[in-house]
Amino acid sequence: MKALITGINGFVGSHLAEHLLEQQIEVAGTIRNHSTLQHIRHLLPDIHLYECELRDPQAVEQMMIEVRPDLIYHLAAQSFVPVSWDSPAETMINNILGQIHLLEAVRKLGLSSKVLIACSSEEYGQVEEDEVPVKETNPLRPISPYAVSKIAQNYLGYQYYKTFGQHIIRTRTFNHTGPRRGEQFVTSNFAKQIVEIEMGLKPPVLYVGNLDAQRDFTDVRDVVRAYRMALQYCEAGEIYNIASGQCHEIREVLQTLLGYSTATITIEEDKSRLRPSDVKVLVGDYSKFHKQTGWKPEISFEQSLEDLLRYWRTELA
Ligand SMILES: C[C@H]1O[C@H](OP(=O)(O)OP(=O)(O)OC[C@H]2O[C@@H](n3cnc4c(=O)[nH]c(N)nc43)[C@H](O)[C@@H]2O)[C@@H](O)[C@@H](O)C1=O
Repeated sequence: MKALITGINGFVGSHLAEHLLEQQIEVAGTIRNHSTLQHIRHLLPDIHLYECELRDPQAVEQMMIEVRPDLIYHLAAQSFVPVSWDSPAETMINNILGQIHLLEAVRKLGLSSKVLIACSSEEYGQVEEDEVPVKETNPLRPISPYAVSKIAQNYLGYQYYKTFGQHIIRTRTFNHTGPRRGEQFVTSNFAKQIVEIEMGLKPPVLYVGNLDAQRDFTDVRDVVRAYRMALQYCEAGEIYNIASGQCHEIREVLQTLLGYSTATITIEEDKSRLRPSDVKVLVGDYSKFHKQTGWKPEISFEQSLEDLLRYWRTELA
């Protein structure tokens, strides 16, 4: 069994590669030109790496001719919501075109690969109070260009399933965190700032954005287990929420992380971290996925944040 992970060097990609290798699945992955290999350096002897720009249809087709994967985990994307306001067109082109080229290559080569499309809870956008925890059937009311790009990825997946019968499964993953989380995302950003303060690398002021937002966090190691199970057990053409079902204010993320540190820290709002519009509350109902696969999260919110702090303490040592 051979798997292809697009964006294998990313946060989720690196954890998924580790998990699939543990399951004795052969792993290939794409990276972009000049990508950092930091998260996958330890895996290099065991994986096949392809430098492939997903925006380039010929490059994608050539890579697919070489790999001919049984399983495709399409993770590569511009995934930071604020960047999607600074560069909406880039976000659309990157997230939508890459997927079109991938699915077109599957079609042209006549492959029967099972494909997982990593969609996002951001698609739900403006969720009403009486709609939580949200089910897959909830209306989509996107309030960021990133959310719109993920809705396009989602419906392209649906369309290729319907039109060409491709074995496509879409997962709507809620926020996830854990070791190696990119430093721009809230959990990792706060954790890194705390460690920098502990180490005397910056003054004892921790900058924050909107602490009122509420999110549902799953540990990345639970998420990659869910992705593996999705292609093993889920039905083509369907969409599934992957979530913990628990809601935390961002203020609570901050307090939990601070609770693991003895440093004295002042909190300050940094206006540049506030967004033109921010989803107020996202908490997911993952019962459809649980019913299909038996999956449930195993790593607690607290454990995940503690592991993330430990990661930064090691990285910055
Ligand atoms: C499911 C979804 O999950 C992620 O998107 P996100 O929810 O935007 O993640 P985040 O960690 O950037 O923000 C979470 C919340 O935290 C608030 N917040 C406060 N203070 C800071 C702060 O200082 N930095 C950041 N980044 N956020 C802050 C911020 O305003 C927002 O309300 C991506 O994986 C995305 O790819 C995805 O699909």
